[in-house]
Amino acid sequence: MTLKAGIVGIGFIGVDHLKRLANSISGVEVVAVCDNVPGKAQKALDDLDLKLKDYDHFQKLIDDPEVEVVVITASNEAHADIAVAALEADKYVFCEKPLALNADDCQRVMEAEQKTGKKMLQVGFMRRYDAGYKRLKEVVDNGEIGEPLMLHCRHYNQSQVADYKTARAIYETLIHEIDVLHWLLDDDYEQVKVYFPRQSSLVKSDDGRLKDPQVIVMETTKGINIVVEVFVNCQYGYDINCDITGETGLAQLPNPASVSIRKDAKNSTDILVDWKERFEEAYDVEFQDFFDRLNNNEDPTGPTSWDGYLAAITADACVKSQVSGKTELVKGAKKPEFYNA
Ligand SMILES: NC(=O)C1=CN([C@@H]2O[C@H](COP(=O)(O)OP(=O)(O)OC[C@H]3O[C@@H](n4cnc5c(N)ncnc54)[C@H](O)[C@@H]3O)[C@@H](O)[C@H]2O)C=CC1
Ligand SMILES: O=C1[C@H](O)[C@H](O)[C@@H](O)[C@H](O)[C@H]1O
Repeated sequence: MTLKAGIVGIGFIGVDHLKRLANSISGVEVVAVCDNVPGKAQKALDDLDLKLKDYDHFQKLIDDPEVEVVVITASNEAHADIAVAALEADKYVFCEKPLALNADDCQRVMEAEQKTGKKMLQVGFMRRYDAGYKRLKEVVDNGEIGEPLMLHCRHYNQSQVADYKTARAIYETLIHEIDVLHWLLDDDYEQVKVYFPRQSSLVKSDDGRLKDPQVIVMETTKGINIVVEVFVNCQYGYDINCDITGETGLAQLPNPASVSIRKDAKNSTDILVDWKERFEEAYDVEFQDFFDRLNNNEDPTGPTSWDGYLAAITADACVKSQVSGKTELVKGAKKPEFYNA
């Protein structure tokens, strides 16, 4: 079988996923795109020599009877409305992270999905499909380093867009660690605290108010302490680290393979510069799994709307701590039975 998909939001990752779904993923055919900036989607289609329907509003794409699956790669603030509209039209949804920018909007999506009576939505937390994170989860699940006690992570970007804001470092960037570590440790977050160390003088932002770097300390229900450094203008590359200290050992996320060159009295390896390359395989695996299951009439088994909600309530607590400077509790609703199945 082949499912027909429409993609809403043809920006950085929208173009990347358009190429992916059009050329690499089996069981899906992209039939429509949409971007609310006039001409933007058509330019991408022209660049990729694709002849697809191009809608100027997401509702028109959703209303297209040919579209069976809606892929949301629009800006963060648009996700919830597009997801709710797609679910109300009984269309499957793949929504890039974050599901929404706050818990209330995640609740709206969950309510719309539950009304359909079946799991219709997967959130694009692709690190769960990354080979390195999957191996880390195996190490923890198999007790290879004893019980995990504390984690030290880094989420470094070489640079960010000029309109990037301090809160986005939580909702858009740290959100990856929030989701993947909740999954990896099979644990929930109790409380968080955000620290602002000495700020880089090299940070460029349009309002001059971006605080960078940040250090976020998260404590889990099992008592595990997680320290995540988020530095979105680190200058040297895109560097993702995850060290897990257990009772009997230390497990570390592997760096992407890179040939080391010994030359001129130096030994050097490459560091990637952005997320597209670093998680290319994980994006492919998450999408293939998603479409394989739908084509086999199975529920998607990736991150659910509930996972999106859990990430949002944790992010909300982090943003609150950015302002209060205090430790903030992670508070949320009871998990609907619908998401236990
Ligand atoms: N999973 C991952 O590793 C990554 C996920 N993302 C997520 O993907 C989303 C897009 O990120 P980028 O591509 O970097 O942003 P972007 O700003 O380059 O692209 C977003 C596009 O959506 C369009 N758009 C915004 N509102 C719309 C609406 N209501 N209807 C139709 N089009 C609309 C914009 O015109 C823009 O072209 C974000 O939610 C981001 O968090 C982004 C990068 C990596
Ligand atoms: O989702 C992403 C990317 O995966 C990067 O890790 C982040 O740094 C970026 O801000 C975000 O959009």
